[in-house]
Amino acid sequence: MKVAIISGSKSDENIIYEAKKTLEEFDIEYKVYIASAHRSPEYVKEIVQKVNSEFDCIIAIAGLSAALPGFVASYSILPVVGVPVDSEMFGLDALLSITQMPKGVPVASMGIGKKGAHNAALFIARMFANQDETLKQKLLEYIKKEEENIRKINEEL
Ligand SMILES: Nc1c(C(=O)O)ncn1[C@@H]1O[C@H](COP(=O)(O)O)[C@@H](O)[C@H]1O
Repeated sequence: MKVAIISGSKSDENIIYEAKKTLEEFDIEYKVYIASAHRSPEYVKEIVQKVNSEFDCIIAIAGLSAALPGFVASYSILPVVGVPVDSEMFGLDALLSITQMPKGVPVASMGIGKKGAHNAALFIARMFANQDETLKQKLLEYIKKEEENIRKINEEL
């Protein structure tokens, strides 16, 4: 299973890093592309057309007026998971741009920033876990560890 990460700018790099790091934790293959629906629409189209035949899903990261995830979804039938980048508007601008897609062009919208990027990778792991036993075991292990951490906190109180 392969994930394409497409981000609106190199300045989103700390959010891109979080998605990459989590995908790596789950041994999920990925490739990163930087391209903007606003600034380089033709280039985004070229990238998505290539991605469509080589990847299984897309993480689209964008801040401000985040057209990119929706624009990517309009050229693809792969599942697109959008991650809003935080801004002077706390990322609400991007969150609403990504969430409020018109009917017929779905984009799964995660929360804002690094946590959203982490969850985007986890969401993809969940989507494909039933088709990949190794991935499924890693996911179950991750969930078990989360619970163990919470129990440990209480034991130490
Ligand atoms: N939202 C978009 C799009 C797009 O949607 O096409 N292109 C760039 N951006 C976002 O603009 C912010 C500032 O970008 P710059 O730092 O390059 O000015 C970034 O968060 C990027 O994702």
